[in-house]
Amino acid sequence: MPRFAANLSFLFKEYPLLERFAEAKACGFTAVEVLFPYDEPASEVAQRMADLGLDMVLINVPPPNYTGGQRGFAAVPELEERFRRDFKRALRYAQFLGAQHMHIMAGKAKGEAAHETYTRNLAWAAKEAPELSLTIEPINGQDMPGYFLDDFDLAVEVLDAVNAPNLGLQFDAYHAQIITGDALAAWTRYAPYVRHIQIAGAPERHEPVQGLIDYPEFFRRVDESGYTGWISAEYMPKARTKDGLDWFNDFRAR
Ligand SMILES: O=C(O)C(=O)[C@H](O)CO
Ligand SMILES: [Mg+2]
Repeated sequence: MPRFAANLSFLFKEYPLLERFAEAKACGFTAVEVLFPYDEPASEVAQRMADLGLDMVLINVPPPNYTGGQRGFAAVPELEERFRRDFKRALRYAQFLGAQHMHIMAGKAKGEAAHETYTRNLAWAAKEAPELSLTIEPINGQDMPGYFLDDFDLAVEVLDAVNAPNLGLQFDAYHAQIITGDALAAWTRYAPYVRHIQIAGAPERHEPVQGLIDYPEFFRRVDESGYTGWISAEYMPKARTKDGLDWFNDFRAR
């Protein structure tokens, strides 16, 4: 049976971030992820989560966020100092919030130098945070033009090259569908590398009940694979978040 978490950077956006924790809990979620929690004092976020008994599944590197700015620096040549500084700050947040995973964003870059920089930075990060699970996530080039990690084979090549026990794949089924044309086949192929899953309908990125991905079958295959991690709902609700949670309530009722 899948375990679902709420991505509070996408869901419950009808409320300010700090109020989204209680809304998620009231709807039945016991775990959340926040891509960029850095605008709020970590102590405030930690307190809310403790009060509500919520687990933090994941945060992203880098802080503070990418509103109008960069999508990370891990693959950007000559910004290694910046990457390391951001990583250390994000790590302090992750430790304070008890985050299970930290997603390292690659940034906009291409070519051999970017590839080498990315591999080197990831190897450094994996050593810097041996207790934490680190992820990389292929993101489709339509949503993020120029983003370095826009392909699953590339991700796997990099993971094999770094070969660190605490670094793995973040499988976003929505991106997998857009990148490969078949999210289920991509799951079958890349599952051994996966340590975190995100979901949304494709191609519109709304609730995971419509569109091109057969989610009941996807969840069946994920269960069958023995995956026991979280599956985070990272979609743009069509209307109020609460009104689009039938997919989640159906699962809870089983
Ligand atoms: O965009 C996504 O799918 C993500 O999960 C990232 O964290 C970046 O926004
Ligand atoms: Mg994602």
